[in-house]
Amino acid sequence: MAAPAPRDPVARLADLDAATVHEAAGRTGDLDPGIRPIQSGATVAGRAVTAHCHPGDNLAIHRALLAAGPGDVLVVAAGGHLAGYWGEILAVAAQHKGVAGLVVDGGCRDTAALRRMGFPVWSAGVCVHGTVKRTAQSVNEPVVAGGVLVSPGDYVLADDDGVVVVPAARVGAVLDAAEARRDKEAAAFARLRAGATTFDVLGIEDVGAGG
Ligand SMILES: O=C([O-])CC(=O)C(=O)O
Ligand SMILES: [Mg+2]
Repeated sequence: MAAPAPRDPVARLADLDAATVHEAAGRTGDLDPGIRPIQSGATVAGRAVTAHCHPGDNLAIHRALLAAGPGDVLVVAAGGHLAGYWGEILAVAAQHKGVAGLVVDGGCRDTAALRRMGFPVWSAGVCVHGTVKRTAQSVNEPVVAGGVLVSPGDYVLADDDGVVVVPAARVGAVLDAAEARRDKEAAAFARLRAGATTFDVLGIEDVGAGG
C-alpha cells in the first residue's frame, strides 16, 4: 500500500491554535496583541498575500485582492493607523474569490456586516473614517505588520488569541514541533485530571521565592 500523502501545511495549521504554534516557533511570529478579532470563535489558516498602505489610503488592498486566490489570507501593513481600511465591499469581493480572511495592523469598519457574512477579520481597531484610493506603497512584497516581518506565501494562523505568522521556509519544522506540543499537552491534561499538580506536569522547579 502506498504511504499516505503528506498533509498540506495549511490543513495541519488549521488543526492547531495560535498560542501552540507561537510556542513551537520558539516564541516568535506573534503580531502585536492589539490586533484583535472582530468576531469570536473563528480560526483562519492560510498563506499570506501582502499589502502595504500609505496612511489613510487603501488602494494597496484593492490591488492585493486582485492577486489573492482561494484560501489566501490578506495581511495588510497600515502602520497602526486607525481608518476604515477594510469593509463590507472589500469583504464581498474577497469572499467571492474564496479569500480566507484579513489581518490588518490598522482599522476596519462595517463590522456588523462582516460578522453577519462570516468574513473573519483581525484588526488594530474599528474606525468609521474612510480611506482614499490613490497610491499604493507595495503589493505582495515583504511587509512589517503588527511588528512582524511577513513575506508573501508565509503561513498565517489567526484565532481568538491573536495572529501568528510562520515563515514558509520553517513551516514543516514548526508544524512538527507544534503537533508534538499539542499531543504533550493532551497527555498533561489527562494527568492533571487524575490529580497531578502543574508543578509535576510542567516540571516547574519551585525555588520558594515570593511565598
Ligand atoms: O471604502 C472602502 O474601501 C472600505 C469599506 O468601507 C468597504 O470596503 O466597504
Ligand atoms: Mg464600506
